[in-house]
Amino acid sequence: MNQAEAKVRIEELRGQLHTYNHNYYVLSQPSISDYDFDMLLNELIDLEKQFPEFNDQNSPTQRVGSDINLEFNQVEHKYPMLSLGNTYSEEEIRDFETRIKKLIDGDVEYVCEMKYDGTSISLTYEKGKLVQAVTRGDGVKGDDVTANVKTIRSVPLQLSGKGFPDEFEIRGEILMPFEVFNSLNEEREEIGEAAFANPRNAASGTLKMQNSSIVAKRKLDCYLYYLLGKEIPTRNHYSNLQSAKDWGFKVPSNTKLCKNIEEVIAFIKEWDEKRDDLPVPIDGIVIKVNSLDMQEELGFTAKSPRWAISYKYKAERVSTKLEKVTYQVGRTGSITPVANLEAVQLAGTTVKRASLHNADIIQNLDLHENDTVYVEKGGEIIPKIVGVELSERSAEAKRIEYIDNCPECNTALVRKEGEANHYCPNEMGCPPQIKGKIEHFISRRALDLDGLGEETIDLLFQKGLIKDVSGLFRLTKEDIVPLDRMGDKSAERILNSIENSKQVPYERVLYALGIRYVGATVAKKLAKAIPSIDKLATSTLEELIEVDEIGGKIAESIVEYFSNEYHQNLVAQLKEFGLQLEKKIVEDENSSNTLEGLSIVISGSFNKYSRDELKDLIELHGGKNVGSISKKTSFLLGGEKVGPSKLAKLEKLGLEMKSEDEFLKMIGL
Ligand SMILES: NC(=O)c1ccc[n+]([C@@H]2O[C@H](COP(=O)([O-])OP(=O)(O)OC[C@H]3O[C@@H](n4cnc5c(N)ncnc54)[C@H](O)[C@@H]3O)[C@@H](O)[C@H]2O)c1
Ligand SMILES: [Zn+2]
Repeated sequence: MNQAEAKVRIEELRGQLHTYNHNYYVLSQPSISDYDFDMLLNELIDLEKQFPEFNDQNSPTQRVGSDINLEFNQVEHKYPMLSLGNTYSEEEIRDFETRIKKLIDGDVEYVCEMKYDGTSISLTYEKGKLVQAVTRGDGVKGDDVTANVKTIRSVPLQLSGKGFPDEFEIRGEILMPFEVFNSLNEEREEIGEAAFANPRNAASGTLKMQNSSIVAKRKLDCYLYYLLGKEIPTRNHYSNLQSAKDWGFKVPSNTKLCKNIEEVIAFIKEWDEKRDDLPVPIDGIVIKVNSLDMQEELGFTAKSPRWAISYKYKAERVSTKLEKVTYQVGRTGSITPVANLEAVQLAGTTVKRASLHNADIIQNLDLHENDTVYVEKGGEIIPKIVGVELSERSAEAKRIEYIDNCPECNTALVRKEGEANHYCPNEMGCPPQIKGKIEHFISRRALDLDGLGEETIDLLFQKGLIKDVSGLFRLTKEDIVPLDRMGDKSAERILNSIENSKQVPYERVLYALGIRYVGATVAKKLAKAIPSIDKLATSTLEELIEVDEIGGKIAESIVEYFSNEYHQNLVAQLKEFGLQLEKKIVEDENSSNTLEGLSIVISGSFNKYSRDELKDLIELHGGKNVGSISKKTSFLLGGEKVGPSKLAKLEKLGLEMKSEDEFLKMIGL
């Protein structure tokens, strides 16, 4: 490659890598695989080495990928937060040791740790209290996400034990355990939201949410792995970690102190076997020099410390043949493409199918008929296709074209702008949608009907006995008894439980309706804020957005649902059958109507009550808690660290802020 060609390629790579970084760190939506990203980055590193005349401080080789999000306040790091050098082989680990030995005399101890695959965080403690939590950001400054981090149970707000310095920082990784990830994605798919690609993206996406109470529900975890400060207990990384454990931090117990590089290599091998059993994702091992004095001597490059390196495990991957792509229709009409594969063994299970999620994924993979594909499986339930072996593609192979029509009812599919998934809009006539809605309606968290399973629903539907959920309430014993494997007893049980379902509280009925984006949690919020279906059906978009935790997307979906005549009819029928379509207000002795007519926004962190408790207090006294400041807001209930954008908006609208104490006085507490 000559100089001119190199210049073109370097610029091209830098541009691509910038975009990939943005998608990965800021949007939490990676657009290529990590492996392909690392290969492009390595190509750029090599070219910059060969052609140093094109060096640029802003090159992705010189800077950590930034996750800064301007919705948060940016805080400068006291000590920079850098990335880690990557290695993929034993040889590179030995090179790491050789580089160290050039600068350091004598024996070097190493600490081996899991390389947790989440998003990094720096926590500052003063006098034993958590005062700030900041993301890595661009390495120099990061986002202040203290309010969100405070919702993570494994992060101590107040330290225990003895001997912690007055002021110090501790760094670690925020993670989403596999179990939480799998059930979160199940729930998202159920209500028609796009699934997260992997636990890492789910963790980073969650940490950057504006609403801490949603963060709290996501059950993130936090493992700590580095202590910094002027007065930390010792000059050894390993023993500092042990102290941190005594103060109440979640410090992984599988961290190992190694006397030499042979022990390091043995540790790496040992964990290659055991890593599948961990509850959280890891993608390798981090090796750190134990002595802090040596760490200081070794120092940093622009992007990573010289005293640490990561060894990345190759994800377990196998190749197999793509047989065909089929398309599933969910109960909300959302289409999920599925790759049907020639059966292959992977991580102890037989894999025959892999989710392709949506049209973009198929396009990015540039999938062709009969392709040989690479499949990987982490702790996620569904294996994924990570690449295609181009050398095995025949010249005639046709590209996989996404379908234009519903595979079940042939209606033309639609895809809304900005959404990943295609939809079949034929809600009332598309069989899997109809059956899916009925199944959802009777599911455990909805009406919880006993004795009715998928197969019975299928039979009832095929025989034309039910066309939608209202049909359930018209069923008679004579309808059910003749069905396969049904008798008098089971028919009675079904009818009984249908009768009982008329007592199921409003919030669960609302969830049962299966309005897109209205999951169980949202339904609860809605029922609390707007306590009857008649009111909900006539609420405007603006009124809905005022409700805490209800964003534009959910509000739009609700308005759309009730503007449909078919749904209006359905709701009217359910009312006639006697279902609970209003919330029964529970009287409370301590309640009052002091705050009646007031819309109150809560922001910042508080001393006496948690945010959730304050919300309950507002409601208990007749007020309304709303999510964002508008003309209609009565006042802002502000704690410590109210965001500057909130304050500016408050001032612009000429609104008042009340402190926690002032608020409590208002309601006589
Ligand atoms: N697919 C994409 O589009 C895309 C885009 C950008 C980056 N990436 C991937 O991300 C990598 C770069 O990300 P990165 O800069 O965060 O580096 P990294 O993830 O390779 O390593 C650094 C990070 O490791 C984490 N870590 C986990 N356990 C640790 C421990 N015990 N001690 C210290 N740190 C620990 C820290 O958060 C630290 O910031 C790339 O190599 C690539 O694989 C992918
Ligand atoms: Zn259809």
